Amino acid sequence: MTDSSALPTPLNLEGSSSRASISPFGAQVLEWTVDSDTPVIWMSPLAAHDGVRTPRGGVPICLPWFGAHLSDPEAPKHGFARTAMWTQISPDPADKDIARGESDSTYAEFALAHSPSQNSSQSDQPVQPGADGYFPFSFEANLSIDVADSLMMRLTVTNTDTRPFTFQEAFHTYVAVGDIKDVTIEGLDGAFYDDKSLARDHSRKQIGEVTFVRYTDRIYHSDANVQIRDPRFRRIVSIEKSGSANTIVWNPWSDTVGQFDDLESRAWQEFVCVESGNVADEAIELEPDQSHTMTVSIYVDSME
Ligand SMILES: O=P(O)(O)OC[C@H]1O[C@H](O)[C@H](O)[C@@H](O)[C@@H]1O
Repeated sequence: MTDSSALPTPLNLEGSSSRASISPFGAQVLEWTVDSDTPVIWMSPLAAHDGVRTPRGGVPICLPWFGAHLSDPEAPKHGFARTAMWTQISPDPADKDIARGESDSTYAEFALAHSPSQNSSQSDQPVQPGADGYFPFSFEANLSIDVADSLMMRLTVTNTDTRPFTFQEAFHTYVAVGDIKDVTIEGLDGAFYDDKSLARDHSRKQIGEVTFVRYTDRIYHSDANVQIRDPRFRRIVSIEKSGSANTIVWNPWSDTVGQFDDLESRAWQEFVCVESGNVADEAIELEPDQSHTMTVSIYVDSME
């Protein structure tokens, strides 16, 4: 187990009307709070900050696959990027001052380079266990974050291998809500989705807004922006995105919350995961030297 005291301190960014905190471990946004002290991004009080597990909350990055690995049940769920140490590019860790972007925004950049071992990079070799073997292709990932009155996250993945590969990705965003039973999500009307809460995957069509009455785990095939309406907190959280063909919606509800030892028994009422990504059949194929960028901006407005 990694000694948590050896973990680099999270980077704090102060925008014009919001503040964020980002950890190099997984390049994970741990906090984003606008104006008031009610966080927009939720973090579990039981989250592990031990440099081993992904802290339960914030914005973990799922990469280079989402959910279970396609062929290896031993591989870590949601890929290895969320438990890898990323390199802080900007602001320069040697500089004491936080780098300031245009206007009042504050900017940070992290990078992750993945190179498989000699053996596993040979296409005629069997895939070996371990991160190299789970994904035997070289790639570079770059995350940039801009904090102003919105939280902007941009993830670029570049194929640095000599062969094409296919990958999946998601910003696994935990949105804090007043009470999940009152929350609705707009923007997905008419979209088809795979219902992962059922024993066998079922394809369904969303009619109207998304509401919550039970355990929910859905992959929407939709590149549309979404709005999370939260009457209890009297706010609308908008997620605007590009380069993302899916929105994943997850809430464990009381039925499954007990499966997570880093969630309090009532925690399911306080968050909804609204994740932007490219997963399942919408996985991205990259030729050598080719890049793909997914951008997500999150805004908060008061409800009338
Ligand atoms: O516990 P984790 O590995 O972080 O996954 C938490 C959740 O992530 C996504 O939303 C998936 O769609 C869910 O099936 C999964 O339960």
